[in-house]
Amino acid sequence: MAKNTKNHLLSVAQMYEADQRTIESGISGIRLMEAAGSAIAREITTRWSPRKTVILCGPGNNGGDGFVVARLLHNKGWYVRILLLGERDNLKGDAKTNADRWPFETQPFSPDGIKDADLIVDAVFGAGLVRDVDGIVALTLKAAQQQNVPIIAVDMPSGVDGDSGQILGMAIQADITVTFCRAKTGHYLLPGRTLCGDVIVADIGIQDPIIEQIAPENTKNAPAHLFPWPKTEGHKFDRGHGVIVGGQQMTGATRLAALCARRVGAGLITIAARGTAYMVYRTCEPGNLVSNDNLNEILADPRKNTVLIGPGLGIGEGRKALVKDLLNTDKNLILDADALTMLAGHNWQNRAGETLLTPHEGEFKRLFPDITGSKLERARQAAHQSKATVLLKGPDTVIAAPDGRCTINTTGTPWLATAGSGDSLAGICLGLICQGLNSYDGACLGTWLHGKCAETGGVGLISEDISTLLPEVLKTLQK
Ligand SMILES: NC(=O)C1=CN([C@@H]2O[C@H](COP(=O)(O)OP(=O)(O)OC[C@H]3O[C@@H](n4cnc5c(N)ncnc54)[C@H](OP(=O)(O)O)[C@@H]3O)[C@@H](O)[C@H]2O)[C@@H](O)CC1
Ligand SMILES: [K+]
Repeated sequence: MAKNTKNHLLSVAQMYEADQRTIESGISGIRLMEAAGSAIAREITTRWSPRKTVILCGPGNNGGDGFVVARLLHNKGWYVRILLLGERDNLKGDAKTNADRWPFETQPFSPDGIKDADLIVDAVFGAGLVRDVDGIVALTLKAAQQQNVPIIAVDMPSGVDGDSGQILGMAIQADITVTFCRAKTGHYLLPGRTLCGDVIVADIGIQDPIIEQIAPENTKNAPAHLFPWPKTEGHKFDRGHGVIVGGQQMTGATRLAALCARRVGAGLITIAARGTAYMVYRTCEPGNLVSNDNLNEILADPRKNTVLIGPGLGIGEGRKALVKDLLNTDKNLILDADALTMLAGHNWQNRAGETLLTPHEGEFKRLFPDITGSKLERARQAAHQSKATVLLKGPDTVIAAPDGRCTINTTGTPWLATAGSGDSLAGICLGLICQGLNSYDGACLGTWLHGKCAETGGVGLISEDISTLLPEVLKTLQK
């Protein structure tokens, strides 16, 4: 049966491979370019009425797409001018063919060339961006930006690296970006995600089996089908028993995590509490189980399959030893916040249970100081090194599995940058993993749900809202 590959994200190299395999299968490059240009022209004409349009064409096939757009808009009666980077005579292949089909003059890149534009098409660089944007290109792109008119980027906003989403030199801010076949990782990693505006993925005739053969390791997540719906014949012990090592001072973190774990369906949540915090937990949410037994005794029950440690935990030698002891158990583990900080320099080994690490950037740097690269690559390397699933938090959260798979999460709002938000996310993951999801699926679904709660809550969201919003979000997943 054909796999659904729609949520796969391609690297730039994989996109070239898909193009190449398609051309070898008998669909010519010129046909692909015509389909690409047609898709862009269609997106423009469905949004805007005819207006003075300037198309910035680069020296490669991205520019070739620009020539197709120019011809198609001109045929519909639009006033179109082309600014071309480099000499027209130097164009090659499909770009040259389409330049030859444009019967009018082109003008060189210059800021003045933008002046009367009411709409701008950025067809300067796409997949072939290889070095910093500077000189006359940077000046012309800046002028385009200052013109304050809609900007439509072809494939990528020029200056954005298609793999990492990073800016090379400078980049243009687009209103919409039309890309082809599948989105690339750079469309969803910051700052690329912001610079793209709305991302539209157009079908240009590359068949799904080609994407299946390439087997991309990256996805944007749409994991709703993974949700572990309670079974009619089930009872609470079928729905997992999670344990949270309760913080002694910052008890709120544990309580938020417990609420979220229960909201996503965990059958039971036990808070392991010590000292005066024990009474705090006892007198709060009545649905939590609270125990001040020794943690080993609590975990002796094999039904308690998943442990979250870190939220509100604090730092200290005793606590560090506790975290290390837990790593030696066969329980599924979610390590967050202070638990991660105390594992700096840890010698990671394979474990019997699932392991999920949920660092933000600061914790990540402490844990993996030698790992560099794009956010995606850093998360992937960390997962490989730690043999754990790594959920690298941020507005473009990346989840990486030790086997090389990665997901870029696309849900959420800036309101999630608030105290307790990470504790809630850890709790959601705990609730899902204790119900039997593996750590990668639990982390992908958990992050997605967490973001959806923020989108549903809208402005003014605080972390206490997240657990209350979960039922509304879960309802949207029901068939
Ligand atoms: N393949 C297909 O079938 C299809 C491909 N399609 C389209 O093709 C696009 C990829 O085309 P591409 O490979 O020609 O790369 P592209 O983005 O045009 O740039 C290469 C040129 O830019 C130059 N250059 C780079 N960086 C620079 C800088 N900073 N400053 C200055 N110059 C710089 C670079 O120069 P060079 O390094 O060679 O000196 C080279 O001349 C893809 O994004 C999509 O839009 C669609 O039509 C669908 C079918
Ligand atoms: K572009």
